[in-house]
Amino acid sequence: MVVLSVPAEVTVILLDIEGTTTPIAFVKDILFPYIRENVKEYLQTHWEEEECQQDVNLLRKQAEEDAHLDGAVPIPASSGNGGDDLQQMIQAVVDNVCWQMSLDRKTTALKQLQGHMWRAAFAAGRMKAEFFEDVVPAVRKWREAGMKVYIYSSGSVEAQKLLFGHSTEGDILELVDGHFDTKIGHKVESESYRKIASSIGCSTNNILFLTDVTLEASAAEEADVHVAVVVRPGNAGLTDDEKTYYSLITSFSELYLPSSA
Ligand SMILES: CSCCC(=O)C(=O)COP(=O)(O)O
Ligand SMILES: [Mg+2]
Repeated sequence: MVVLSVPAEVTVILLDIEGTTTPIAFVKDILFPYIRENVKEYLQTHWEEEECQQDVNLLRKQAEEDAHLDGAVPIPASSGNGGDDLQQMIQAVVDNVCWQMSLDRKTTALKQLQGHMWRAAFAAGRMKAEFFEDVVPAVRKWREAGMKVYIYSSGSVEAQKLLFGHSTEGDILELVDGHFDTKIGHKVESESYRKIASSIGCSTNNILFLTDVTLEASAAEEADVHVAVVVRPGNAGLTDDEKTYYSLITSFSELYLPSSA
C-alpha cells in the first residue's frame, strides 16, 4: 500500500466532499436530479416563506452579475401583478437554477437553495449520503490521534450537515469539528484558505487539505497549506504533470500520521 506521511506540523485535516469523501456519482445521480425534478414544486409550495424569498433574492442578484454570460437566465423583479406574473417569475427561477446546474456552477446562491431543498428529502429519509468506506474509520483514527477535522465544500454548510447527519453510516456529524463553504470564499482562491486558517485559529501550514480538484489544491498550496489530491473512482482524470507534481492518495487509509505511530 502507498503511504503518504503527514508533516509533523499538521494539526488540522480539511476535507472536500464531492470526489473526496463522497462519490461524484452520488452528487450527480442522486442529489442534483432531485433538485431538477423538484425545484418548480418547491418554489410553488414555499414561495411566500421568508427563507425562500431570501433564496430567490440571492439568485436574482447572482443573475444580475451573470448577465454578460452566454445563455444566462435573468430573474425579473416582481411587479406584484398577480398569478401570471408569479408563474413567470417561478419559471425564470427554475430556468436559472437549471442553467446554473448545467454548468455545475458553485455559486453561493445556487448552493443555498439546493441545501434548503435537500433538507426535506433527508429529513423524510428519501436520501442517505454515501461516503467512501475508508472515510469514517480514517477520520475516527485521526481524531483519536488529536487531529481536528474540518470540511470545506462548495455545498452550503447546511447541505454539508445534512450529508453528515444522514449518511449510510448513520449520523456522523460529531466527527467534524467545523464546516466552511463558499461564504468564506471560493475554493480556487488562495485567500479562502488563509481565512479558514484564521477562523480555525491556526497557521495555514498546520492544515492538510484533501481534494480531488487540482485547481483547489493549487490555490491552497499558494496559501502555504499542505495538499494531497484524492483519486477516486469516477473522478476526473489528472494530467501526467499533475500526477507527478501532487501527492496522490486513493484512500484515506494511505495517510500516515507520525503522532499515531
Ligand atoms: C455538500 S453538498 C453536495 C455537493 C455539492 O453541491 C457540491 O458542490 C460539492 O462540491 P465540493 O466542493 O464538495 O466538491
Ligand atoms: Mg470535490
